[in-house]
Amino acid sequence: MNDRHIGPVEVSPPQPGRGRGVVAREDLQPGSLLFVSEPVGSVLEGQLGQQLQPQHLLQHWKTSQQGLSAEDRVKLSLLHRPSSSSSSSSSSSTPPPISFKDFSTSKASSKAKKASAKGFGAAPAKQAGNAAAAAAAAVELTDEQLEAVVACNAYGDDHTDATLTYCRQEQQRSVIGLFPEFSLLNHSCAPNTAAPVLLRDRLLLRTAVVVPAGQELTTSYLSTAGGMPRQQRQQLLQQHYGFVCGCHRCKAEEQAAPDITATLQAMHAFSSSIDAPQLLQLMAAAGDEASTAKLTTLHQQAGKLVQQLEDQLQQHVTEPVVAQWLRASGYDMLALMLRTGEFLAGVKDVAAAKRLAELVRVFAPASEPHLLLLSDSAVRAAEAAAAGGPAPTAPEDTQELRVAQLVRALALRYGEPRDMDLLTTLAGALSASLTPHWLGLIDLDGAMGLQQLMQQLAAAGSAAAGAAGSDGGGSRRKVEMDASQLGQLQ
Ligand SMILES: C[S@@+](CC[C@H](N)C(=O)[O-])C[C@H]1O[C@@H](n2cnc3c(N)ncnc32)[C@H](O)[C@@H]1O
Repeated sequence: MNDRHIGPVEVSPPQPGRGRGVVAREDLQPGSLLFVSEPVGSVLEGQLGQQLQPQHLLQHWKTSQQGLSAEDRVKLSLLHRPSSSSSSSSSSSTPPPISFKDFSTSKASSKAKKASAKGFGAAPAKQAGNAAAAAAAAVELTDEQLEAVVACNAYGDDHTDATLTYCRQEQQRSVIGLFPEFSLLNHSCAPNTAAPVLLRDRLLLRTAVVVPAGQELTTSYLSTAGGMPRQQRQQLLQQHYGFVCGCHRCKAEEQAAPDITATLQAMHAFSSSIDAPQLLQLMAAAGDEASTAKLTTLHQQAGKLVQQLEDQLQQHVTEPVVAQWLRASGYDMLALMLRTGEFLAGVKDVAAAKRLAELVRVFAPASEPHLLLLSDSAVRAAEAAAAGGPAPTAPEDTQELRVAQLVRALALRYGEPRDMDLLTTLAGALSASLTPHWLGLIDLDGAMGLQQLMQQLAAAGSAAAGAAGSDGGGSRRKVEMDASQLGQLQ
């Protein structure tokens, strides 16, 4: 597989209070590959579901055989920002300007050598005798600085991509690593890049929407917490990354009518009072009256708050995109309402998964939950049609469009496929590799629906792929390198 690759992006000059960021060098269509990033040192893998922390990665680097090379240390030093280091530093919080070229191994290596030639810095005792380490000492971070860099920049996931691991016939694992290009992206609660994908130990990032030249590319640091209200998101970002988010979703939420804020807070308090395992336990015990009564109460109360939010949105919010951002901040409650409703009624709500998918798309576009929910929605619709259910009334609820949306999200995540066979393989792997997800609310068990979905995907052919490319505007874009990488999955 190709090593490091830098696409049509560059590092922006540092701004006070925000530091550096990544910007588009040209107009970008959805699904454009921004870069393939190589990890500093190596990535650490753990058991599926394990919550690997930055300190585990540091420990791994210290104890693993290859450790950190001189070049790795140069790269890490470039990510160091004065404000995140020791309190003794009185320098401004604005980090120095850098470019992606600085992270190429040859550039880092020559920087390490130059530093060595100038005789800067003695090698730390623990690395004495190693010329490269001596060279790196010129840019050596203190332990405290190194910890700050890793805490702020490491990227981890408690499960590797289900579809890719399934296609590769590997076991899903947890993983943590530090990918320098990715770590230069600033945060937004409504990011314009797709959730990153780890393929072996490379991280791939793509755009999720049209991004004009010069616009900053953003990712979400919040994972599932992106579906929480602004107050909770701000607390987490402040606590873990030390900044106050001023993204467009946060601004819109800050300016929202007080009753909307109050409803979102009430929704958050209510949905946090029951977690996914507790909900599943209640459902498992549904035969008993107390559990059914509890589920009914949960459903009714959730329904009331969801309706209250809808009424308030209708009253105060005119822009559909703003309404969607605000709904996304009550994601957990909507999921709770839909799931309990389906369970109590004993029927699947065909539109429910799609509504959830549209909200996940706000804060984690082309993430696995997003794909799973889109897939779930298409499977449910196929099942309903097979059972002779009513035809969809709204044009956006046709199965053709559901499939097109799934194809689009697959293309954002895995790259535009060259042929439908590959797409069908990916979609099949997605469905076949389903395990209960962190949302705890996704359940794809309709084998018949799944089969139909596969057939539809294959039949949709270029029509569906065309719809995938045009959703979000603009023409389709070929990324040959992506296609060849994906080809290796087969
Ligand atoms: C992973 S780094 C991103 C790159 C960083 N800006 C730099 O110059 O190295 C995370 C840090 O960037 C800054 N940052 C990220 N997103 C931000 C945002 N939306 N607003 C302000 N600062 C942000 C914060 O200081 C945060 O701790």
